[in-house]
Amino acid sequence: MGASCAFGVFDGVHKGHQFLIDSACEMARENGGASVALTFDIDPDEVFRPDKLKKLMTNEERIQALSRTCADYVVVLPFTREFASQLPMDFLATTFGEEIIYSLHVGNDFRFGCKAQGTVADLKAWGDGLGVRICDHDLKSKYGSPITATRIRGLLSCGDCEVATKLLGHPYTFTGKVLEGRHEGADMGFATANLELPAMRQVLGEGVYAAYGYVDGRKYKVAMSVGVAPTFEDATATCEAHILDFEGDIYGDTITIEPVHYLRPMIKFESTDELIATVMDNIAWTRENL
Ligand SMILES: Cc1cc2nc3c(=O)[nH]c(=O)nc-3n(C[C@H](O)[C@H](O)[C@H](O)COP(=O)(O)O)c2cc1C
Ligand SMILES: Nc1ncnc2c1ncn2[C@@H]1O[C@H](COP(=O)(O)OP(=O)(O)OP(=O)(O)O)[C@@H](O)[C@H]1O
Repeated sequence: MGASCAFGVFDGVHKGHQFLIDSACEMARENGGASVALTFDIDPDEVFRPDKLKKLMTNEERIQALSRTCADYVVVLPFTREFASQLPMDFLATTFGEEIIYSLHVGNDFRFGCKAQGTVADLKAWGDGLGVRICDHDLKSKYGSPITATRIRGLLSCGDCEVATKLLGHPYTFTGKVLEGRHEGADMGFATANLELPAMRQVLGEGVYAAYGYVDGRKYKVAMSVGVAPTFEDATATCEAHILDFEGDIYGDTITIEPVHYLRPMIKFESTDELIATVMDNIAWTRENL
């Protein structure tokens, strides 16, 4: 029996993606075939619009998250400019070859092939010829509009971690390497881990947040700033995390941050004392409320 496949990029593996993959799994269960999450090794926008691209997950995180869904298999297609420039029917022939699948599940906005010319109507014409069921699903919505990765990125850029988490169906996290900072924080009474994040992963809007941090498999409360500190001309770090009740040398280590709540915008303080008092308040809020 042919497989039932859900097809897409799936950045974030959000609730809409989960619904689509669940639909493929349900059909596979009904007909006794396998279920497949079919995706690309990279985000097509990494090839076509790398400058503007922001991503909810790295490609490795995305494939790992897909492997935790109900799908029996995650099939990862290598995405190249050459592959993408094929006319829609050639794109499908290259993707599926001689493999006759049972069903293909996509959202009704799905586009594919050269300049995204291929539509659900093209998919249906292809499916009719081969006896493949094309299941084009209405996009799953929440709070009045469709759940999309673009919408979730927009929410995070405004600091709305709570609604983003609801649409994702799991917490939003990012992982970065700890770099040496200016060593000012410890003197001010709050040591910070300065995180290096590639531009593509800087989705979260500038501001101060209460968060959780995962260091060496342990979970801590974190008060963190996102954006270069405007008070100090020599500051360069784009994300600084004060890990509560943590002491230790973690330079060079990789830590994962789960932002939970936006506290305030970044401020250019007139004095260091004012900065310290405000940051201490943010740390106290995090301690009491997380
Ligand atoms: C919770 C928190 C809030 C912060 N808020 C601000 C801010 O509003 N304005 C600012 O200029 N820097 C802010 N910072 C950044 C600090 O100025 C910075 O961590 C400190 O100068 C130490 O920098 P260093 O790690 O490079 O030594 C904040 C840092 C934390 C942890
Ligand atoms: N809310 C949704 N409900 C059902 N299917 C969806 C939903 N959002 C996306 N899909 C489908 O999931 C697959 C993967 O889509 P894609 O990776 O483009 O997600 P997206 O969230 O729309 O991303 P972006 O906002 O970056 O375009 C496609 O078949 C798409 O049509």
